[in-house]
Amino acid sequence: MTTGPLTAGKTPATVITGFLGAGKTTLIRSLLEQAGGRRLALIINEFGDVGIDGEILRACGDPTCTEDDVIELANGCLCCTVADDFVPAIEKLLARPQPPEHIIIETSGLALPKPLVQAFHWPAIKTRVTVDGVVAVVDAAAAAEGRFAPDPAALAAQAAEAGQLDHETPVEEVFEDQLLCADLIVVNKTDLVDAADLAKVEDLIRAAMAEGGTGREAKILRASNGKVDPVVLLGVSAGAEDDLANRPSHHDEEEGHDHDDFTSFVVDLGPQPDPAALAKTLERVAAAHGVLRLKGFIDVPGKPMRLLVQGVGTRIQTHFDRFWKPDEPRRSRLVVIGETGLDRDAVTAALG
Ligand SMILES: Nc1nc2c(ncn2[C@@H]2O[C@H](COP(=O)(O)OP(=O)(O)OP(=O)(O)O)[C@@H](O)[C@H]2O)c(=O)[nH]1
Repeated sequence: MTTGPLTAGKTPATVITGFLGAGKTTLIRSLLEQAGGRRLALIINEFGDVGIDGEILRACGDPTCTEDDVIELANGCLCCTVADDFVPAIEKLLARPQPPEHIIIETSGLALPKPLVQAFHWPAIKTRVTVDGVVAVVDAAAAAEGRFAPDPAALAAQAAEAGQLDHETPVEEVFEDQLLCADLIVVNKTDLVDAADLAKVEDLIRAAMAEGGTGREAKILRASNGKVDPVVLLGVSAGAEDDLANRPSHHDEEEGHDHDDFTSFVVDLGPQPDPAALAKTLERVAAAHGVLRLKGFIDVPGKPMRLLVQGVGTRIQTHFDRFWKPDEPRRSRLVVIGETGLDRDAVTAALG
């Protein structure tokens, strides 16, 4: 993998962004499987105070990925906790006897990547790490369903008129901020869409980037289950921290930002004897309440393994991911994420 003159000698870091459930963790897992002995370290940030992604990655059983290689920064937004959490985490990785050759940072699905890229100007890390590239993962199925923009044709028409889009939803804003900061866009879940929908999604991405005023062509890769060539993904050499002017954000005028648009909570469910019935209930509750994301582990009595539950919108997937450890409580807990106003009591009652 090459390094440009500005980035020579620095440890490359890749920021993986993308809306809730797009497939960031899945893509990272695929990268780990293809690491080929390259020492990768992961920093994982999640919205909500129970870390699930770190757990999923640790359960992958890949010998190149040890406990120490995964640092979880749960409960908060990486870009807002730079001094307290993020910079020390990077310093800790660099101080290891065998420092990583490449650092992968998974942002939460609701994070705005630009403030995180800005953080690479902090004196403690500026001379030692560079942002090799920002990768935005897009859920092709969700995008084709219109979750992130009303309609590509309408968006393109507004882009032609040049000017800010009015009346955007918080979801649309986050989605666009992530695209506008990206060097590479991975259109994931191509297995769930047909050719026409895939073309529609790529048009939507190009229109959003043009409207946002990046002045850059979107480099788009297609993937299913996050399978992309690691040489392409980790060899961008963008030096993104020195290219912030080309990465416009809806929040450029703000001093920091808040996350009042979204909310998250944890529901304790108790043992669940029937995974199929549970999946049906989750689908119904997600549809009824507009839940954006559900994830967690479930205790199925009589089963030695824990059930991983993943919900993205109303699409629910479950599988047994690993054996319960002898010293861990068999608990059934789900993290629920939605827009502010999501009725916590009603969702909890419906699931309880
Ligand atoms: N059909 C299909 N499912 C996928 C694909 N990639 C990921 N998934 C599923 O989508 C769900 C969410 O994937 P994750 O990798 O956890 O998504 P994420 O972006 O890390 O999620 P957050 O961290 O919560 O934002 C899981 O159930 C995955 O198995 C894909 O290409 N096709």
